[in-house]
Amino acid sequence: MLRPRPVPLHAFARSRHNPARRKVPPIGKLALLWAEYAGWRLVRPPAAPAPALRAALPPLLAELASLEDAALDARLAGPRPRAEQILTAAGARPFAEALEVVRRAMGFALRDNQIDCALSLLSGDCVELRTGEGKTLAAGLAALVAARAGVSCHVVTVNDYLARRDRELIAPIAARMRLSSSVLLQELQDDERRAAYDADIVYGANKSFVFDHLRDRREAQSRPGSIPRQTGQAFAICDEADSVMIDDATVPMILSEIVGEVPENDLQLFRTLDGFAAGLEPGAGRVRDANGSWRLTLAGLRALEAAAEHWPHPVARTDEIVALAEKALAARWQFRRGDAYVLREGKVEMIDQSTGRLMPDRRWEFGLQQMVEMAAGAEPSAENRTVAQVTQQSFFRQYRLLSGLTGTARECRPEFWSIYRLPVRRIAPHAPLRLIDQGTRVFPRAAEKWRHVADRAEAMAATRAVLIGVNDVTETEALAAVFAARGRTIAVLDAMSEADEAALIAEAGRQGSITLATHLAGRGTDIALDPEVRAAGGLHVIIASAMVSSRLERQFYGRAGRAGDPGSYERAISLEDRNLQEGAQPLDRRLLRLMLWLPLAGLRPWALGQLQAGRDRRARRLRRITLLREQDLVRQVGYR
Ligand SMILES: Nc1ncnc2c1ncn2[C@@H]1O[C@H](COP(=O)(O)OP(=O)(O)OP(=O)(O)O)[C@@H](O)[C@H]1O
Repeated sequence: MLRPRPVPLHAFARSRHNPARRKVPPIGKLALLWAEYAGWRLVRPPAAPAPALRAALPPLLAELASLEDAALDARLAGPRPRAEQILTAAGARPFAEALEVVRRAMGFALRDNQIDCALSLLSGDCVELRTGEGKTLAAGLAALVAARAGVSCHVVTVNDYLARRDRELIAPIAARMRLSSSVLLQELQDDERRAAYDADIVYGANKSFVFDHLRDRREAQSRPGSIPRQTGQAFAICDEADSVMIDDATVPMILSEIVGEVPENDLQLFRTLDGFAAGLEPGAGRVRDANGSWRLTLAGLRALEAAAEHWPHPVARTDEIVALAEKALAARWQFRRGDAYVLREGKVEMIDQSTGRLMPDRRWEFGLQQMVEMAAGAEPSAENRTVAQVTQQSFFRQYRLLSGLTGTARECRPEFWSIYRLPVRRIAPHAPLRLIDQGTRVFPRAAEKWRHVADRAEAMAATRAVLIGVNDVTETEALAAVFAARGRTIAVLDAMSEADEAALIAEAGRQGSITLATHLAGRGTDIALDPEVRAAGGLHVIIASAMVSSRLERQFYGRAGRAGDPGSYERAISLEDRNLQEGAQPLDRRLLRLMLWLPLAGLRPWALGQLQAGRDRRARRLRRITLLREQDLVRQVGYR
């Protein structure tokens, strides 16, 4: 049974102004490659969206500003605009009313570039607006305007902390406009989730939306007639769009169910394979492929063949054994504790690779999960099987109208266009950037680098606040140990510190504070600075480990120099950094060694950029393959 949709989608979809009529792109290898090429070259039509609406705004805003609160409320209680009017001159009045409500709630008016941003979102664009320019309110404004016209809106972000924070900001404004808002948090029960989806504006992390969609699909198959959680997919605004729609799109989202205990035979086999994988030498028995996954070499395959002859238990087909052996390699050598998972109360808990947060109810596929547990020294858990799966790409392509916003979109232009038909529109910041790049230092050994980072952080924290960015929990632990040895307490923001995240961020702008964060935990955070920190030069960011892409770096140092504040950043990397060691091509490694000796310090960021660009290209290929594979599956078995 379908739940009634609170959205007059037919009206929206028929509108002449509705960009949702833009065709969803076809999926096929050539089509994707061609569209990626077109995406690189794509220059968004220079005209700003909805010129008639913009022109009508100033007198309307002046008139509304002079109204008493009660008179404004009376206007808000009046008839609602129709969906097809949103971007026309007739939409100017409701747009101006939303702006006025925001102004009265926040105590400041939204800037022109935020208005541009909201209009672009309503036009179905992907907006690039520099970090700290106030995208949260711009997205909120677009959602309010759409919801007032009866188009329910999903505001998607990367984690529960940001979803809750953004919803708290918008909730009173929405309430005054007689609109309901909700937030989907991981801990909500099914009934609460259904209620949340009934709201006009729903905030949530991308995983929440995708997994609810999978659960609905699963239930529609297993219990026909069950009531779905999601009411429909009308309009989505993806905040941190590159993280949600690109970085997270490398692997499909999989919903699995527990089937029962793992048979003893299988367990024995997993144990044997784990032992086998543990004994393989890198380079000899196993090598990394272009995607960074471990594969058996010819010598490794021979060793597997020879070993299998002596195994006491029945062995499955050769190709299955090879696939399982490579899973064992991944479990032993690829998924590391602190990076891919943590061990809590004897249980393996996965770390979400895109948000850096723990996912206690998520598991790897059968075999891999148990071998990771064995490699981590935990008890192997029960057997699970995949019941539904979807890629992020297919999920978001289902929205009638999709838009995105982020501080870092330009590198992803080809994919935003080829997969989602989202043109990237760059909107200029309102104030010049006052962020100073203090250069890049390269160290041969990690230990030297950590010492340098701790020295710099302590020196800078004397007058300012310092934020240090690393990649994963292993690195936060390594650096925290250096500070602990010096008797210095620092705040740590990573997968393990979710509970007190808001409190840690509130302290991070104080003079003398040093905050250490994984780049994922730091994403989207807005650190309020004490006046004396601002006067002394603002927040100082140290990127203390090579990050996989220049986008992640920009996001991270974007915590400083926000909205015209002063700030500075520097990089300290070591040749032992995991991101430089793993997944780097031989040529890249040579370039790295060269980097250390280069007399021109200015060339170091360039060399690092080359390395990151190579990784980006490989990741893009992987995402294309993921999507094409899913299409093949749909074609072959009609299942999605
Ligand atoms: N028009 C405005 N006038 C003054 N301050 C504003 C305005 N709009 C937003 N702000 C403030 O600017 C700060 C940064 O806003 P916000 O976190 O939304 O930035 P952002 O662009 O989303 O950053 P990021 O890309 O890092 O997520 C907030 O403290 C917010 O209250």
